[in-house]
Amino acid sequence: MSDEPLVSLENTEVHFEEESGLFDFSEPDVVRAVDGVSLDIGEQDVVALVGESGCGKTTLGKTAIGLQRPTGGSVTYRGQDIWDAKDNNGDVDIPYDDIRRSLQIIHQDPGSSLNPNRRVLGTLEAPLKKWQPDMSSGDRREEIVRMLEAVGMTPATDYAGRYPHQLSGGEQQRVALIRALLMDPDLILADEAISALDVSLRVDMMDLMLELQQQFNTSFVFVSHDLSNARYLASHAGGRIGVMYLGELIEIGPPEQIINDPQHPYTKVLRWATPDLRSTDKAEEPPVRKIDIPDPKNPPSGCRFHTRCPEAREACKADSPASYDQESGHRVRCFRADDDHDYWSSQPVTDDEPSAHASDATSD
Ligand SMILES: Nc1ncnc2c1ncn2[C@@H]1O[C@H](COP(=O)(O)OP(=O)(O)OP(=O)(O)O)[C@@H](O)[C@H]1O
Repeated sequence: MSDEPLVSLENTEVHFEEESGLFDFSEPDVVRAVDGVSLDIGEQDVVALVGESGCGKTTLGKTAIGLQRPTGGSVTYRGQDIWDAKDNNGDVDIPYDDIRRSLQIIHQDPGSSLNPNRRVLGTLEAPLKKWQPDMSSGDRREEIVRMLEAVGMTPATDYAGRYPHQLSGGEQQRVALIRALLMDPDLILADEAISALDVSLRVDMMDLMLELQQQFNTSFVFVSHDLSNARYLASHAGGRIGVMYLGELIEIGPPEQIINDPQHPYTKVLRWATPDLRSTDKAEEPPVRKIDIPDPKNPPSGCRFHTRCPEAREACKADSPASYDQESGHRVRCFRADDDHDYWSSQPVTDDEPSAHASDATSD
């Protein structure tokens, strides 16, 4: 078996230019949704991405599955640059259609991703007709019934005849999951796939996804607001938790290390903010100097967390930390991981002066 990752992001960035008004001739604002992210996703791998709203989790996930074109860096599938395949650029070893089929998504709100006028059978037949055109209609139906049974939707023939409005939210999400699995994908992006469900159904849905991940040997990227859900998914699958802050992947590693021994001060904030995980951290106030999240159009210079970080020193304002390797695939972007860094001899940041921002630092 090759050691080549299934999907590899190398220094990937996605910057969105915000539309300016018709008579607005000023430079458009740029949202740095993803900035300088490197990440390898392996076979049967599970990565749960967490972070505050707007930090770039969905954009990073969509970039990893080739739904979002990066504005910098690269994204490869089994060594093939996805966007070169799409543009037919150079020698293409894996056609774009094959890549698209292999990288699937399940959306947050299955209700809006299922056609309300199509019965479950029709919805599930479509991907099989497209990707396995030689399959007979009898075999197709058999496969669909088998999948409905696998996700606990029995009697399957009854469910196959229903419209989306005749299904609960959890059942709709299961249909969306089957639709993705019928493509025989290598990787599924589950974008907040459980947050629309009742709290009581979330663990069941997570268990089902974990079971199917094993059964179908599929890799998953889960996007979640909730660190305890991320922990559940990543620890049951032997995967990793990736923590994002203002477009950057600031820490990634095995769930128990991220939860019990977080190295990045921002990961400690997320843990503090997660009631289920608060037992290890009884502080009443969050471990930040400021609550406000900076504007992603004008992120702070240096380490993006320095404006809120209780550990920030002058060195953090100037340079963006590299990604430091810890044990067991644990990586962190914080100077505190480097015993020899100038950070240790620089002065703690005080809040008396306005903080520098990246755009200030880059403009003359
Ligand atoms: N198509 C787009 N055009 C312009 N800006 C965008 C676009 N998509 C996302 N953004 C911006 O990029 C940033 C990251 O968005 P993204 O949806 O990836 O974050 P997120 O962490 O998934 O957020 P949430 O948890 O709220 O879904 C946000 O500031 C968002 O407004």
